[in-house]
Amino acid sequence: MTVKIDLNNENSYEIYIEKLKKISFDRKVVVVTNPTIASFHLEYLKDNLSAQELSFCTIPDGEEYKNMQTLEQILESCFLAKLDRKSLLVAFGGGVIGDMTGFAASIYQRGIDFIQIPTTLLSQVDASVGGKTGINNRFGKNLIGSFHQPKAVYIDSSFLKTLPKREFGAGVAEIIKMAVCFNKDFFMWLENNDLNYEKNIDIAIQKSVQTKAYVVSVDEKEQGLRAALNYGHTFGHVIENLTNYKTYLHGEAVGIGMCMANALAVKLGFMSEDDEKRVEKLLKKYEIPTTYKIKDVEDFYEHFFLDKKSSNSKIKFILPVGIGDCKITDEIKRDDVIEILKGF
Ligand SMILES: NC(=O)c1ccc[n+]([C@@H]2O[C@H](COP(=O)([O-])OP(=O)(O)OC[C@H]3O[C@@H](n4cnc5c(N)ncnc54)[C@H](O)[C@@H]3O)[C@@H](O)[C@H]2O)c1
Ligand SMILES: O=C(O)C(=O)C[C@@H](O)[C@H](O)[C@H](O)COP(=O)(O)O
Ligand SMILES: [Zn+2]
Repeated sequence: MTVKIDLNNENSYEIYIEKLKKISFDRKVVVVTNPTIASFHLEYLKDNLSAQELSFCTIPDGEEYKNMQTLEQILESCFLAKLDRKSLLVAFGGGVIGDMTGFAASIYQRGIDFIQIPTTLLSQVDASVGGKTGINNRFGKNLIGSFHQPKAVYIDSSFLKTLPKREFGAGVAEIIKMAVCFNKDFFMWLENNDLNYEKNIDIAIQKSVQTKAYVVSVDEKEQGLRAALNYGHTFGHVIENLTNYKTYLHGEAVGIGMCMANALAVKLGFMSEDDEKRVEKLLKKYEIPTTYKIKDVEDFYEHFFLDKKSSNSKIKFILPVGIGDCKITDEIKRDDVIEILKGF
């Protein structure tokens, strides 16, 4: 299947959801990857990718390396490979590789092309699509970055064969996010069908990518609707930051964050307790964590102000309205948020 991101300009591109076919580039290419992915899949990639000159940049594995130092390593590789403005970067890995490679591509010689070949479930259903790129710093998550769309995305679910179960669950969390925010039928399908590497995964990838493609096509730079893709993230990013990006995978923190948002939505009457339980049950089925003991609720609240969606001392929350719809609001009272945080 091919899904188009239609941006009404020259940045539009195709997402190919199929077995990787041979791709060839008449330009210099640097592939960015890490040792884990390379050990499993680099030979397969080499069999399918050819270029005028092909080099590799291997960065350390882990969210804690999604930082300025690793970005410099990628840029250094670009210079050593003598990339010019017509050259191409290839992000070969999960969301960490994708976000950093995309950011490097957006600033190297003021911007060069890149493509995404995502290898985790999370990056196949979410991170590789839509052009958000960036790195973390001590103030928070993805606070330095750019919008830079890839030229194409190649999604081959056979990469998922080697993905650890916990990473698979983290990807399912972002799938559930799309369904809760935008598509009740998809949510019910998820309730009635098991997802694993061998079963139903291509359908889930297709549905998620179609959903995200629609959202990005109408709101590329997050001026409105796209903020809904941040459901669970307002809370999740704080959890990731407070735990130094080491305790929870991004998708796991988002899972907990969705439960926090749901609790707030129930308190404010946007969501029924029944629907809240349905979401929790689905998360638990994939062993995605749903609770996090907050040590200092006031401190947790203060971290919301570092969120990119906050402005003029107002925090933007994405709250589900039942299942299949959601509300983006900056009118939530501090006391209501504090109360639900204390309940966790
Ligand atoms: N740009 C966006 O729109 C967007 C969306 C969602 C998430 N993100 C970002 O994505 C990141 C999370 O991405 P992720 O969950 O892919 O994590 P990740 O990139 O850290 O990959 C998870 C782990 O799986 C390993 N791995 C990758 N492919 C594998 C495979 N096929 N087999 C075995 N192991 C494999 C990696 O080496 C890593 O250890 C976060 O930094 C998050 O902020 C970005
Ligand atoms: O593509 C988007 O838009 C998203 O919000 C997708 C999220 O899953 C992703 O984690 C994103 O990086 C979070 O947005 P951010 O702007 O807070 O970095
Ligand atoms: Zn996310």
